[in-house]
Amino acid sequence: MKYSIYQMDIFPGDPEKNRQKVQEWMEKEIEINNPDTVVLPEMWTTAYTLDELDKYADTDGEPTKSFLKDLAKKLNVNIIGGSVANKVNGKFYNSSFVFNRSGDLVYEYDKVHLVPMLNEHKYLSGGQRVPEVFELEGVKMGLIICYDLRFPEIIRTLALEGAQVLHIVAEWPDARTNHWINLQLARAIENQMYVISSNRVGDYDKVRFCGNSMVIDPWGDVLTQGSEDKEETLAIQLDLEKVKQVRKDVPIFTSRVPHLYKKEL
Ligand SMILES: O=C(O)CCC(=O)C(=O)O
Repeated sequence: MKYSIYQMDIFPGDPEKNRQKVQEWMEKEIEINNPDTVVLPEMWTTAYTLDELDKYADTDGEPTKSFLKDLAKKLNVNIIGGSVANKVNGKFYNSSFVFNRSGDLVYEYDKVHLVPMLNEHKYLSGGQRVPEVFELEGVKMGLIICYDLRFPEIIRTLALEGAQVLHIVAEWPDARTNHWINLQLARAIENQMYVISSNRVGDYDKVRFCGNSMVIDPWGDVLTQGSEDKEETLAIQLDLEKVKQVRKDVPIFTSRVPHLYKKEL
């Protein structure tokens, strides 16, 4: 499966301009690298304009859902749609949508873990369902949003349910770049899965975001990595046989002794 990952800068509070930018990037990317799947970052329509979400957020996933669905069909590409601010029944969520190349919505997820350091609790509601496995092109995969990366239990659950690829969509600040990089490596190694991330670059409201979007293989080798401050595209082809091989060489999933593990940690 061929991927193109967009490490983008985001116009704050200008969803129309960001949609135009994403559409132009995708059209160009199809011509240049012809990916099967593209990946966008977190909150890519608005950036972290949390105190103005009433003006800029989607309502019930629109217009983002229609926008991504049309692009997926028109360009014949699977879209891991980053995430967007989304108003549902009067509450704001940080929501992610995945479309396959036929334009079907195959997965949606609301970020479960809200970030105290960004005051997210003041503005957003946390999703009430942990991430679940979905499929694209017959491959089982998962998706988490930014701070979720710090909660290994939800990612382990995805791996136990058969996920071979984990996508992380993010706006991770550069104050904690070492956590961003090392936690991704840890998740890839401990779950023996591909980790694919799209993190924004640029800054907003005195916070600088750290880029370093990554593709890490199930052995923990970094296949490609973005810079810390430039917009760019990571284009890569995955070899899914590698997941099987690593799980055979170091068979952690058969070495587990779950009956000894506490259920509630
Ligand atoms: O966990 C962190 O350090 C950053 C998390 C974050 O920025 C986010 O979830 O948007």
